[in-house]
Amino acid sequence: MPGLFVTVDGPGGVGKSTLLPLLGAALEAAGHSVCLTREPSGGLLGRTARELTSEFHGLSLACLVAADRFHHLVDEIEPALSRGQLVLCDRYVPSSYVLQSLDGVPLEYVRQLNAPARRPDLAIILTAAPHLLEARLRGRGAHSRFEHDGSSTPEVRLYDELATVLAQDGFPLYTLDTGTFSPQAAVQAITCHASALLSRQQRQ
Ligand SMILES: Nc1ncnc2c1ncn2[C@@H]1O[C@H](COP(=O)(O)OP(=O)(O)O)[C@@H](O)[C@H]1O
Ligand SMILES: Cc1cn([C@H]2C[C@H](O)[C@@H](COP(=O)(O)OP(=O)(O)O)O2)c(=O)[nH]c1=O
Repeated sequence: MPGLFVTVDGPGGVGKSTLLPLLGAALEAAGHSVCLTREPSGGLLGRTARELTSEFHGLSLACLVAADRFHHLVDEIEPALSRGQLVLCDRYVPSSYVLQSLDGVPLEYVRQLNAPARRPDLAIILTAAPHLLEARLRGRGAHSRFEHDGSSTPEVRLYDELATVLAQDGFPLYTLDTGTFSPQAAVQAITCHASALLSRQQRQ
């Protein structure tokens, strides 16, 4: 039996970095072997993308994060899934649909570029009201040029608008509003939603 591939995307400040370690720990405590990872990855291409997002724009960033993704799949994600692990990935293809669109890359190009990327068993999209995200980002500080312009509205709107396209492209979406859930309550809601998937993995 292959493992399970669960991805978490959403706008800056929505709580991905906060939630993932908590979700990973809860799943480990429930007996799953969890491989916690993120994109851009810790590999050479991923580190370049993360550190130099201000240098790379449009098509070059789209191709850089996609190249990192294909290497990440072969190098880390697929081997972990073959070992039967539950891979929990902070950002994946949905982030590319949104961020590369915000960066002026035509959506059709981003879809084609990412078409060969493995589809997750569950694609969690975190969302929250833009004013809440803006307040959180003011408190935490921006991590990239995508978070610097002060308005979260375009990013939140794009995740919303692209949900239908993502579902058509094979992403089984589950959307959760972190404006109304504490990180602990979000972990509970996700594990409850994914219980059928998770018990499939535990039977291995
Ligand atoms: N569910 C939540 N409710 C309230 N605040 C949260 C929640 N999740 C995260 N935060 C806070 O919001 C800020 C941004 O969260 P972070 O995890 O860094 O977001 P992301 O990784 O999605 O950019 C942090 O200060 C964090 O403490
Ligand atoms: C995964 C992904 C990341 N990125 C970029 C956006 C960010 O500038 C950068 C790092 O992602 P981000 O998760 O925002 O960084 P942090 O973990 O520090 O909060 O990578 C894309 O442009 N497209 C993608 O598909």
